[in-house]
Formats: sequence, structure tokens, C-alpha cells
Amino acid sequence: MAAPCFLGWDFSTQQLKVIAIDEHLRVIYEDNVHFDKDLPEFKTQGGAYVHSDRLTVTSPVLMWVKALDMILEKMKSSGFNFTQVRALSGAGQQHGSVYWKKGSIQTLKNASPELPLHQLLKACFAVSNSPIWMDSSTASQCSNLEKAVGGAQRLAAITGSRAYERFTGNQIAKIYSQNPEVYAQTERISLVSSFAASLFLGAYAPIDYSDGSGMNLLQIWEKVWSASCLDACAPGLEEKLGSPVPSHSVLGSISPYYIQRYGFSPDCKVVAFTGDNPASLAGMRLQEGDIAISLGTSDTLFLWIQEPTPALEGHILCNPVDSQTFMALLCFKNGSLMRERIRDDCASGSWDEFSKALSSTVAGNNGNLGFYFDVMEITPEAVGIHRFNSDNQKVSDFPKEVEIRALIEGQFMAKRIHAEKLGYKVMPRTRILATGGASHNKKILQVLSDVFNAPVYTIDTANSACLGSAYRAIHGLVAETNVSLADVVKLAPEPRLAVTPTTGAEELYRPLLKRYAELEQKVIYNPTSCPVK
Ligand SMILES: Nc1ncnc2c1ncn2[C@@H]1O[C@H](COP(=O)(O)OP(=O)(O)O)[C@@H](O)[C@H]1O
Ligand SMILES: O=C(CO)[C@@H](O)[C@H](O)COP(=O)(O)O
Repeated sequence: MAAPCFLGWDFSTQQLKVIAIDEHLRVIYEDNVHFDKDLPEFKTQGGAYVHSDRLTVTSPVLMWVKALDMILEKMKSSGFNFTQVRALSGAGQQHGSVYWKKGSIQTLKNASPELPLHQLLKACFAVSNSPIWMDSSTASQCSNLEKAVGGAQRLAAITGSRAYERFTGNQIAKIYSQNPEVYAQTERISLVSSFAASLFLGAYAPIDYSDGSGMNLLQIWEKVWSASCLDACAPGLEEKLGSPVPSHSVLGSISPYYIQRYGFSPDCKVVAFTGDNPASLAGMRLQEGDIAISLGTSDTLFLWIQEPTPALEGHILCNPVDSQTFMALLCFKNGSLMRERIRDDCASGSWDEFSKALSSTVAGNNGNLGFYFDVMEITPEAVGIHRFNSDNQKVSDFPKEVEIRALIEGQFMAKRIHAEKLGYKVMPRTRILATGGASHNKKILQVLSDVFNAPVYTIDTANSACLGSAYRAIHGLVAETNVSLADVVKLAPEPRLAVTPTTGAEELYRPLLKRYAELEQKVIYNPTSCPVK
């Protein structure tokens, strides 16, 4: 009999990725399909469409389905032995939503193995372009929701977050108010994560508690939908969402489609999918006191916490690996795409040249500071490029190398300032665990280490959401017997030290952090008066 293996998937913003691990937790297969490059027929940029209002951002749902067809075919042609797979789980970019048309459950259930899924599911979606996390078009729905439950702080106390435009409840409310007939045709609403799980299950997969906490709909303490939030968003919503489940739940066996088309075993189990950040928490084996920083399309910072106090900034999500605890999350929208834009403008499109600029400039950038928000930022709410010299005077440009350092130092100063606002303190034993595409870049990690005055660790793969999903697949099989994820992965390789802070970094950055926080107040978006020019 073939040695067992476990699959972890990640339906992220720019790509679909997969990792297979063996029973010793070693990565034995890794692959990806890049939406823009490998599926050019969908004409996405960074995996998404930015609409003409610059606020609405969507991704074609059939692109995700076709990417799954493509990656499975690639695995098949490489000789991947699907019969070995005992369980699979996965992750999806958070907050995005998929609208299944009435009757689609039958199509999912009876999928013919002769055809690729994207052909079979062509007519299954009431909304062909799914709203995703980059969308910021639901300001009026957010204000309605906060009003309906008694204010922003009250909503945060119930759901873990005040109303955010990308959060799924507000997106659903927009679809219902603009297209009630589309809403009426919809029999099930999935998150990207539970949509992906549905493809493997051949049935509608439930939403897990952790990704469900990014909707402004779930009571994070009781782990049930909030009736007042549901009612404020759209009628009959509870039925369309199904009941949420613990993140470690085994949802069932893989659909016959995969057994017949690819040779999966009928015993292969599908474990609930979750959000990409929660899955990364599992993949990095985050411990209390650690700080995780993901440098993917978005930048995120997250922590494992026991006793959260939901606030007006940041998010509290149910912890994906331990239902008694929580995770705190900050999301920064201007992450890798912003860095790519500055790389293209200032470093001829080369990461090597970008890194050289970081080496050739001094820590602290001689007091030059910058805010780089090509699109409306989430943390803080601000837009535009704002540069300040060491006298706090606004300047219109910087030399190229200074621009690159100002961008990277600014991005990390913002992370430290906002993490500290959440109550987080850098301690002598703090470890930063870095992941995501930009964590490949040591020069970027050095700036991160200096700004936080803490050592930065990485794991063997930057695809921690995939790895965490594969770990969660194993955990799902034993979770009911009270085995923790930590027990399951105790033999996995430890995170490796990547960089340590430069001597004197704390003294250098302390006054700069103070200045940055003060300048941030000046650039924060104020709809009644333009930000400083
Ligand atoms: N050497 C590098 N230096 C900085 N950024 C990099 C480097 N290599 C890749 N990246 C960034 O990684 C991003 C993709 O990260 P990834 O975590 O795979 O994103 P996602 O999961 O959101 O699709 C790319 O947009 C790219 O800008
Ligand atoms: O909106 C958030 C978290 O709240 C984003 O972090 C999305 O989950 C997208 O993730 P990436 O594709 O950038 O990893």
C-alpha cells in the first residue's frame, strides 16, 4: 500500500497553490497556478478586476474552478499518486463570497468525471464575478449594519470587528439591495474557503468558525450567526449560509468525481477549509507571544490571544486550531502590489536591484519617512503617497534608493504602531514569524527585524497557508479524540532564524516610530477635507 500523504490547498488572491506532505510532515510536492499568467483568458490583474469606480473589486469565480482543473491535471501528468491522499484541507483569501444558483447542488453532486469542472459548473453561479477582500464599495451597508446593532463598538463586541467594507455581510447586503433578483436566485452563499471545500466534497461545505469571523455576522463568543446582523444585511440569510462548524471538522469523503477522474481513494476525507491567515497561523505553529507577519498580496499581522478585547481597529477571529481561544489580525491592503509598483519605478522591475537599494541606504533613512497607499488603505484609512523630510516637511519626491527604504521602513513602522495600539508589546523573547512571497527577501526581513527590534524566523516554505492546511488535514482526522494540532505537528521542522536586529536599532527607530505615528494622523483620510498634499 502506498505511503499516506495529506494535501493542503490555498485559493489566494493571485494564485492557487498546493502542497503535499507525508506522514513525517515532509513536503513531498508543491505546485501553483498563477491566475494572470496561466489563465490569461480571464484578463485579471493580480488575480482581480478593479472596476471603474475604483472601489469595487471582484474575481471571476470560474477562474478559480479552472485553476483547480489545471493544477490537478499538472499533478496527474507529473505522476502524483492520488490514491495515497488520506485527507485534504485548504484555505481561501478571506471575506470573498460565492453565490451558488438554485439547483447547483445537483450539478456538484452528479459531476461527470469525463469533463473538467469549469465546464460542468459554468451555469452554477448567480454572480459570476465574486466580490473579494480588496473591495471597498460598501460604505453605506457598513453604516447601516453598525446603526442596526447599536454602533461600531457594539458590532465589534458581537462579531470581533466593527463594520469593514470587505467583510462578507456587507458585501451580501450590497448584492441584495442592488440586485434582489440575483439574491433570490441564490440558494447558497459560500466564502472562498467553503466554496473550494464544496468543489472537493461535491456538496455545499459549511463555513468554519475562523473564516466565518471575517463576515461581521458571526457571534465569535457563542459561535452562532447573529440574528440582528443577519436581519440587517438581507432576508433569509441564515438558510443561505448554512450552520457554521468548528474549523477542525471532517466534512465527509471526497466526491466520486475525483475518485474516477484522478484516482483518489474513496476514503480520502475533506476537512473544513478556512481563511488563508488562519491557515498560516497553523502552518507557522504560532505560539502565544509570537507575532506573525504575512507579506503576500496583502500584508497581515496576527497573534494568538486568549482573552481578546474587540476594538474599533483590527479584527478578532476564532482561533482555527483551538476553539477556546482567538487570533487578532491587522490587514494592510497596500502590500506586495505596492512594493512591486515601487520596484518597477525605482529598481527597473528587479528585486535584486530593490534589495541593493536597501543595502546602500542607512537604517532610519536620514529621517526621511513615507506613506505609500496606491489604494485606500485599511490600517489606517488613508490613500495617496505622502513623503516627509527629516524636518517633517512634505516633499514631492525622494531619490530612488531613499524611496525604496522609505516604503519598506514605513510599511513596518505602521505594523509596529498598530500592533502596539492593539496592546501588543515587543518583549525580549518576542519572535517574529514571517511568511508570504516577500519573506523570500532577506533585505526586507532585515528592515522588519530592525523596526521591531526582534529576531525574524521563517519556515521552509513561504506558502504557510498551504502547509497549515495540510497540517489541519491530519489534525482533522484525530481532533475528535482531543489531540491538539501542536501534538500532531510536534515533529515538524522548527522555524529557522533568518535575521537578527542590528545593534542600536531600538534607539534609532524609537523616535522615528513616534514621528511616524504623528505624521500618520496628518495623512488619515478625512472625507470632508483632502489629506495633506
Ligand atoms: N524576492 C522578493 N522580494 C519581494 N517580494 C517578493 C519576492 N518574491 C515574490 N515577492 C512577492 O510575493 C507576492 C506573492 O506572495 P504570495 O504570498 O504568494 O501571495 P498570495 O498568497 O496573496 O497570492 C508577489 O506579488 C511578489 O510581489
Ligand atoms: O483581507 C484579508 C485579511 O483580513 C487578506 O489578508 C485576504 O485574506 C487576502 O490574503 P492574501 O491573498 O493577501 O494572502
